[in-house]
Amino acid sequence: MTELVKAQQLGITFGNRAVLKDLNFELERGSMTSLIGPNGVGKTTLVRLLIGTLQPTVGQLVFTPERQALHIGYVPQFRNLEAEYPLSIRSFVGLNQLKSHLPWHTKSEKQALNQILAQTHLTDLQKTTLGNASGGEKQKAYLAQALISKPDLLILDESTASLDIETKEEVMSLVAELNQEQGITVIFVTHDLELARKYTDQYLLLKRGQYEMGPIAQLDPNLELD
Ligand SMILES: Nc1ncnc2c1ncn2[C@@H]1O[C@H](COP(=O)(O)OP(=O)(O)OP(=O)(O)O)[C@@H](O)[C@H]1O
Repeated sequence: MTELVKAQQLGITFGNRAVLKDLNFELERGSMTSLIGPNGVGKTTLVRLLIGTLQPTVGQLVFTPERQALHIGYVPQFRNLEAEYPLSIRSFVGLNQLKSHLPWHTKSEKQALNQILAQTHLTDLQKTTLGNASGGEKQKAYLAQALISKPDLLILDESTASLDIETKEEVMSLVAELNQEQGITVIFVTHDLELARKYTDQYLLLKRGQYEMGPIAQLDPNLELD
């Protein structure tokens, strides 16, 4: 396997507070990593560094190929959108597909959209408005939207938090399927160690001023995050 990203002496300081310090790790293409750690330790900060919306104070992230050539998909935490949200699941999933100069989808865009709706098991629900969809359906729609850009790296940022157990499992099974079938590299930011153990193959545990990485089977069974 080849590496997708390597952190070298990565650190970031806000004011005089070092949030991440001397972080060194590699993520292989096709790996599924749980990013875990107590509240406020810097998980979101690391995600923002990976996406490129924050710059490190020291060290660097080296992407292969370079970040500009990579597609990064992002699935946010579940938010219960208001019932009035007017877009259908299909339109929502296809939102970022539209070229700015063309207000309609091209034939190949439609085909890609159909394929992703099928992959995420949303074909039969595509006409439902997002506001009327269940929590799991909404999260699958966010996942499908992130998949439209054919991401090399998919970041699930607490995406299963506040879903019921059955729905968490459904979303994670789908992600595992995409990882297996398409080799998408996955980072799963979570406080749910049970899901992390079940669906990911390694962990990156941030502790204050330190970190630990390893195969998920070696994660301390007595670990408590908060
Ligand atoms: N832009 C910023 N400016 C100043 N401080 C920041 C900024 N972004 C994050 N922080 C601080 O950095 C620390 C880490 O925040 P971060 O959101 O990355 O933690 P987290 O591990 O994702 O927490 P949680 O599990 O609660 O989401 C926090 O103390 C936060 O207040």
